[in-house]
Amino acid sequence: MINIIVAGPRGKMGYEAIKMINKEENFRLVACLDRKNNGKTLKEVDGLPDLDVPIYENAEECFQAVDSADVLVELTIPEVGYLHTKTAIQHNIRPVVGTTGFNSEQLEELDELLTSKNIGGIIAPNFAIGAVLMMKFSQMAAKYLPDVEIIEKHHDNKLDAPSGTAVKTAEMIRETREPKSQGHPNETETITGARGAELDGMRIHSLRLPGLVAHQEVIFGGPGQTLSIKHDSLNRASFMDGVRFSIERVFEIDGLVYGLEQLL
Ligand SMILES: NC(=O)C1=CN([C@@H]2O[C@H](COP(=O)(O)OP(=O)(O)OC[C@H]3O[C@@H](n4cnc5c(N)ncnc54)[C@H](O)[C@@H]3O)[C@@H](O)[C@H]2O)C=CC1
Ligand SMILES: O=C(O)C1=N[C@H](C(=O)O)C[C@H](O)C1
Repeated sequence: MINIIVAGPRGKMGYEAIKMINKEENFRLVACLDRKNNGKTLKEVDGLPDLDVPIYENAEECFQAVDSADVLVELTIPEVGYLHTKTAIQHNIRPVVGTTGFNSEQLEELDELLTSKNIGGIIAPNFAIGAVLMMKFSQMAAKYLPDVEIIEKHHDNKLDAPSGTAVKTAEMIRETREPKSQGHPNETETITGARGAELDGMRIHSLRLPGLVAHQEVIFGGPGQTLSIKHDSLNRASFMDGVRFSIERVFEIDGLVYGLEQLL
């Protein structure tokens, strides 16, 4: 039995994760970390599943009180998610993190902390298998077609831009692509930002619109041709196989795994 704490139970992902955990025979939800509702149980909060699971607002207090916890599933916002993750590791609780927007210093610090505690942790910029394949295929294509731009499209409640998936895609592409700057050497922006964000010469464009869920297209260009590699998450259920897989696999690794492509 794996005892799990979910951070962000009232969020779109947190809610979906609780439903998934509740259906699995070998998973047990033992607590939730929320921004409010301290001292209540899930069933006492409108809109949450009818479960007798305690809610805490303070991570330290939660991890001390619920000493049976094995895994933290972190699905909140960047700053809070980082603190939750760090505190969990300090309590020997393995983190499975979907929250995006951590910077490279934070990732390094979490890796060191995990290693010092001899436990594993997973940070997955995208839990959807199709998205992981889209990133992997893009990494392969970039070896042959180094001119590439990334367009990511998300719902308009998203806090971080570019998306964690777009950043990870560019980082993976960087490993196979010959460094080059793209576009005309004398190009100028008549409106700042017109050419998008830049990572190692690649451009990333972020769209935010109501109605969208999570979508990304990686477009490569070569003489007389383009190649598009595209993934769409149509709902949050698309991420749950990856969350389930990560909860099980996190016991088999040491230190930080950043990206599910390393485990598949
Ligand atoms: N890795 C992946 O595959 C995916 C990652 N995400 C990421 O997961 C995170 C959550 O996404 P959504 O559920 O769509 O967002 P959401 O906005 O629906 O939920 C975020 C939740 O965090 C909660 N929260 C804020 N501060 C908190 C605190 N101090 N303590 C506890 N909870 C707190 C909010 O109350 C809210 O319920 C985002 O960072 C998003 O980028 C989202 C979808 C897939
Ligand atoms: O906020 C979201 O919704 C998503 N966030 C992740 C990201 O930043 O890449 C994963 C997915 O795209 C959905």
